[in-house]
Amino acid sequence: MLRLVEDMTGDHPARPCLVLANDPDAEGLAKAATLGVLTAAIDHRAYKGDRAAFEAALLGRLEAAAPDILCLAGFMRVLTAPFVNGWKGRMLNIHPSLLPKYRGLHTHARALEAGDAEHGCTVHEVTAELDDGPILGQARVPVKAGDTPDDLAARVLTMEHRLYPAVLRRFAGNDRTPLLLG
Ligand SMILES: Nc1nc2c(c(=O)[nH]1)N[C@@H](CN(C=O)c1ccc(C(=O)N[C@@H](CCC(=O)O)C(=O)O)cc1)CN2
Ligand SMILES: NCC(=O)N[C@@H]1O[C@H](COP(=O)([O-])[O-])[C@@H](O)[C@H]1O
Repeated sequence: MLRLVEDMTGDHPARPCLVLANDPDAEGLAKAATLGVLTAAIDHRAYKGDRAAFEAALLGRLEAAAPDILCLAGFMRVLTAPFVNGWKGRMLNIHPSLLPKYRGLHTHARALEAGDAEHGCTVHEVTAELDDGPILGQARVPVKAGDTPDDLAARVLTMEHRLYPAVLRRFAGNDRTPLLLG
């Protein structure tokens, strides 16, 4: 997330208007504030599994900021179809695998368990179907002998921090040509 904020300067067609977290303790909130970006947090745990109520609170805060594009980064809640459909074509996510492989969670461990020679990350449009939207960019990294899930996550994260800003810069400029790195 911070790499997106840091990249939105100069001739970038977008500017950050709000960093909104579902965890009040998210480290990115304080760092985004030091970069001058408005921040807020709505703790999903306060809604005790009522996804519609949690998302209604998200929407209320988002309406005040009126963003053109939502960028999910480490947002670990599955969003309902009504919420997603309200942002159709305007919401992105970065997922730590080469989709369509390994939708969902624990992607690095799953790639290692499968014995994959390469792994990576994907930026995609968010749809109601989990990790299934149109792909806007991918970056590949090698899997190395002896890698642990944390080793692989760190190698992927380095590419995520390159891929997501580059894809957002294109997307905000109305260019949806898929970007391939690595
Ligand atoms: N409708 C959609 N919602 C979300 C999407 C999407 O494509 N469509 N992307 C995810 C991001 N994500 C993977 O990139 C992801 C996040 C969370 C989960 C998940 O299983 N969450 C559990 C809780 C897990 C936890 O709290 O640790 C849940 O919501 O019950 C899967 C994939 C964001 N949302
Ligand atoms: N399923 C969603 C998921 O696992 N998202 C992951 O959260 C991190 C956010 O990085 P950041 O805090 O540097 O933006 C990234 O590694 C991204 O793949």
